[in-house]
Formats: sequence, structure tokens, C-alpha cells
Amino acid sequence: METLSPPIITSTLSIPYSNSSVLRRSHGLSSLILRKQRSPAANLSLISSRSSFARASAVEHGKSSASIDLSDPNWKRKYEREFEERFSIPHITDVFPDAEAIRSTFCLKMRSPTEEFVGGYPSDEEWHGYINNNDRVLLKVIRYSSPTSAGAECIDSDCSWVEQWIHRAGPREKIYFRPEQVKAAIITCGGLCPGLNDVIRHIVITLEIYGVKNIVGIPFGYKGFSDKDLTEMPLSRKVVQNIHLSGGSLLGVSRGGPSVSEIVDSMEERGINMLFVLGGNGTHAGANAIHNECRKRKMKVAVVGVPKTIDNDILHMDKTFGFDTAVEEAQRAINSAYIEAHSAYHGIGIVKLMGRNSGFIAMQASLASGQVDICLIPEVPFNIHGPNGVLKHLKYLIETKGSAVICVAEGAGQNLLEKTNAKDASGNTILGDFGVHIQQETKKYFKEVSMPVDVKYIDPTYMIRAVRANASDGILCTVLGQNAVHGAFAGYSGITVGIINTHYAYLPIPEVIAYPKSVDPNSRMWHRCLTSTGQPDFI
Ligand SMILES: Nc1ncnc2c1ncn2[C@@H]1O[C@H](COP(=O)(O)OP(=O)(O)O)[C@@H](O)[C@H]1O
Ligand SMILES: O=P(O)(O)OC[C@H]1O[C@](O)(COP(=O)(O)O)[C@@H](O)[C@@H]1O
Ligand SMILES: [Mg+2]
Repeated sequence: METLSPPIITSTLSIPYSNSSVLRRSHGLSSLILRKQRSPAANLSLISSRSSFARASAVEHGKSSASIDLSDPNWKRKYEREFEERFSIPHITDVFPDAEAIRSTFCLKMRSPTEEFVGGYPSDEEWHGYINNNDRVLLKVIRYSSPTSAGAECIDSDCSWVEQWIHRAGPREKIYFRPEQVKAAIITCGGLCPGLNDVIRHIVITLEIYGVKNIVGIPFGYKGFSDKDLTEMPLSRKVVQNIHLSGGSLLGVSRGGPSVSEIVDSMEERGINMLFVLGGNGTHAGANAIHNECRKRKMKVAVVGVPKTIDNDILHMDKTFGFDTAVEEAQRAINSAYIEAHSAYHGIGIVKLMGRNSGFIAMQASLASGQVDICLIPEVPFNIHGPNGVLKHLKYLIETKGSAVICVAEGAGQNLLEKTNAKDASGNTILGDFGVHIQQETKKYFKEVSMPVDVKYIDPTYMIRAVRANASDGILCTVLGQNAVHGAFAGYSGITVGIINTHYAYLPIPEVIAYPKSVDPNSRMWHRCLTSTGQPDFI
């Protein structure tokens, strides 16, 4: 898409006196976070002086520079206020201050969603199930007592507690759209992900409960807005009733597509005033740009995202839908690799799992299986060759255990492969195949050391993401789909919905796509994975 800056906005700055600490900044000074790095040097040289924090400064992405003045006795209050501002969610009244609000038509007593509203809207006067607009969810729930605590995210040397509140998701008592005036569209973009159909289904069902009758699916992602051969798909409870029983997307997916202004032109032509966008960081960058363009054109439109990615690389959320299913499905591949390796003389099983920038699936699948000896992810550097390399350890495993299983994330070890600079239609870098590479290097190495091995390579990537959602993802998709509709009716736009500390929240889109979430090599979870595999550092 044209005219858009890339969704990845990361800037990393060293803090004085601690060149091993990282100050990560996403949007404004309130996201200044000190993360402890895993290297021993980092542990030793973490900041101990308040003044070094006070001097910490960062350059706003392409704009001004800012710093937290920790000597200001009110810095915490200021930080919290700024955080609140940053995580405030755009509302239709920002552009249309006089927008009419009516009592919600979301009525759980309504028996027939197809009824006309001739006698007025159904109501549930006695119901106390609405969310107050001022309800909030706490984003961070651990109070670290020192920057040396595992995974600590601190602002000052005392790791002072700051409250970070975000908006609670759910149905509001007042809504900003009359159901009979709504034309809602659903779109699924990017790669497949288990649960897409479950989310589509619940968006449609919930829209109908509000009383919306004009619901359509845009086929094959953003492309469906511009390709004249692709027609809208009318959606209703009847159409979507059983779609969650299979994987994939009823609507189809694609990468690339038209410009934002073409999309918004098309929305205007079609009269779409609610758009539900299911996709990952790229899709959300698009959704946010569509939201901004609609505002620019003074269109009363709600654009709501539902984060979809098996990579789990969306910020702030406990997990994205489809991730659990992907981890579960990966167990089959790992188990097969284990059985093959275990049943062969000097067997080595290698499994490649998805994860372009983030190794969450590989890490969690390795942890869950308990059958993995070596887990390699993009976030943790390693050598294949040399005295500390993966192959040396593999030899040790064969000598001591007789077999071994390796699980690699697709984005791992890209520095060891030839760069191609090739991009897909969405502008994502096309990765080299590290799974194939390590398979070949393994065979070569064991030939060189004259040790017979039987290497079996399994790439289950597309099989994993094409399955239907498991029960846990099914529930997550249901809640996210319902909340997306509640958010739109409540008048919010440019938002996305996620599960945060087991609660459901609305977040402004730019905050969740500031950079891709990745495995923190200093997190307890990665350390648990290392404990489980027993692998050393490969550096
Ligand atoms: N920065 C961007 N701004 C607007 N649209 C984008 C941006 N990046 C990607 N897109 C569009 O979003 C859709 C999905 O993006 P992609 O990166 O393939 O998948 P995902 O959303 O899963 O990350 C594509 O149609 C692509 O053109
Ligand atoms: O081959 P495709 O369809 O481009 O998909 C591959 C990509 O899909 C993913 O699983 C998810 O990516 P998206 O979230 O961008 O859809 C990546 O890990 C992987 O690189
Ligand atoms: Mg993406």
C-alpha cells in the first residue's frame, strides 16, 4: 500500500553507565522501559544510580526528543497521565461531537434478530451487564523490586511501581450507530491462522443481536476492495453457523493490495460504516490508516481490528488467537520427529515451525512437548559450527543419548544464510530456509566426523496454520469477535481488541504494532525452555 510508513517503529538507545541495558521506546516517553539483557555483562552492569536514569533520553520517532525527569517528585503521576493519554481510544465524538447516542440494542432477551424495529428497539432495562466507559484493565501486573529481577521492565533504578491502565472491552449502555443504518464488512488479511472462521462467525452473530441486517464479507483481504471480479459475500447467522468447524477463512486471505485511499473510496461507494479487520501487524497498519483516512474525510465509520497471527507477535496481549492451536498442532510434528529419531540408529529429528521475527511457537511447542533437545529462535543468537556450536552439542547428544530432536523457528539463523532482499506482496522480507540449511549442515558435519547419523527433516508449517481452532482458541475467538462488535457500536474506531492478564481490553492500534513482540531472552519462559531442553549457549 502506498503512502504509509512501515508498521515497525523501534528505536533502541543505550543508557549512560549501562551500555548493556536497553531503553526501548515505542511512542512517546511513557514507554521508556529498561530491560535486562541476558548476557552476564548486562547483569553486572545494570544501572544502580538514579541519576543515570534521570539522564535517559530518547528521540521520538522522526520527531522531537524527550526525557523523563526522574528528579521531578511528580514524575510518576505525569508518567501515568501520559500513559493514559497514549492508550486512550479514538471515539466518533472526537470528530462528531454532536453524534447521537442511543440506548444499546444489544439485548440478550431478544428472540428474533430479524425483527423490524417498528415498535422501537428491544431493551433490557434491568440488565447490569454493561461496561462503564471508565472501566480499566491493568496492563502490567508484576511489581518488580529490582532491575535484576528476571524479565524486569523498569523506569527508574528502584523499579518504581507505575499504574498502566487500559480500556476494558465489552458492551456499552449507549451506542453510536442505529442498527438499521449499519452496513458492516468483515475482512481477513495476511496469512492463514486457526480461528479466523470463529471470529467471523461471532462478529456476524453479535451484529445480528444488535439488529444489523446488512453484513458482508470482503473476499481475499484488502484486494477484495479493488478487484472488480471479487464480489461481496452477504453474511448472516445462517451462512456462518458451521464455518468454525473448518480451518482457513471463509472469506479468503491475501497479501498486498490497493492503496488506503482506494480502499476508503470503495468503502464510501459501498456505504460501509463498520469495518472489522482480522489480521496481523501489517493488516493493523492498514486498518489504522483506513481509520485515519475516514476521519480525514469526515466519514462516520468504525474500524475495529482483531489481531490474527500464529506468530503471537502483537504487543501487550497474553496471546493472539490461533497461537495455542499452532502450539498444540506442532506437538504432532515434534512427536513424529522424536519417534523417527528415537527409532533410528543415531537418529536426528529436525522440525521447522513458523515465526518470522518471533520464536514463540518454537519455544512454547518445545516446552510443551518435552521432547526437544535444541530449540533455536530468531531472538537468541547462536553458532552452528565451532567449539560451542549447535553441531558439537548434537554430537554430544548422539554420543550420550543416541538420538536428538531440534526445533527451529523459521526466522532463526537468518544471519547464517545468504541474503536475497526479496519481499512478498505486503513488503515482508522473504526468509531463507533455515530448516533446510541446518539439515544440510548436520549431514555434512557428521560425514566429516565419520559418525553415521539418520537425519529426518519435518516442515509442518502450512499444515499447522490450516487447522481449525482448538477449544481454548475457540473461546478466545468468540470473545474477541463479540467485543469487536461492542467496540464498534460503542463508537470507537482505530482500535483493536485483545486479552490482557486474562481480561479483555481495547487498545489504540498504533500501540500494538509499534514493533513486533518477540521472546525476551531474559524472560522466565525462555529460561524455562532452556531448563527443559538442557541446551547450552551456542556462542
Ligand atoms: N504498513 C502498512 N500499511 C498499510 N497496509 C499494510 C502495511 N503493511 C501491510 N499492509 C497490508 O496488510 C495486509 C496484510 O499484511 P501482511 O504483512 O501480509 O500480514 P499480517 O497482517 O498478518 O502482518 C496486506 O494486504 C498488506 O498490503
Ligand atoms: O507463506 P506465507 O503465506 O507468506 O506465510 C508465511 C508467514 O506466515 C506467518 O506464519 C504469519 O505471518 P502473518 O502474521 O504476516 O500472516 C509467518 O510466520 C510466516 O513467515
Ligand atoms: Mg505480519
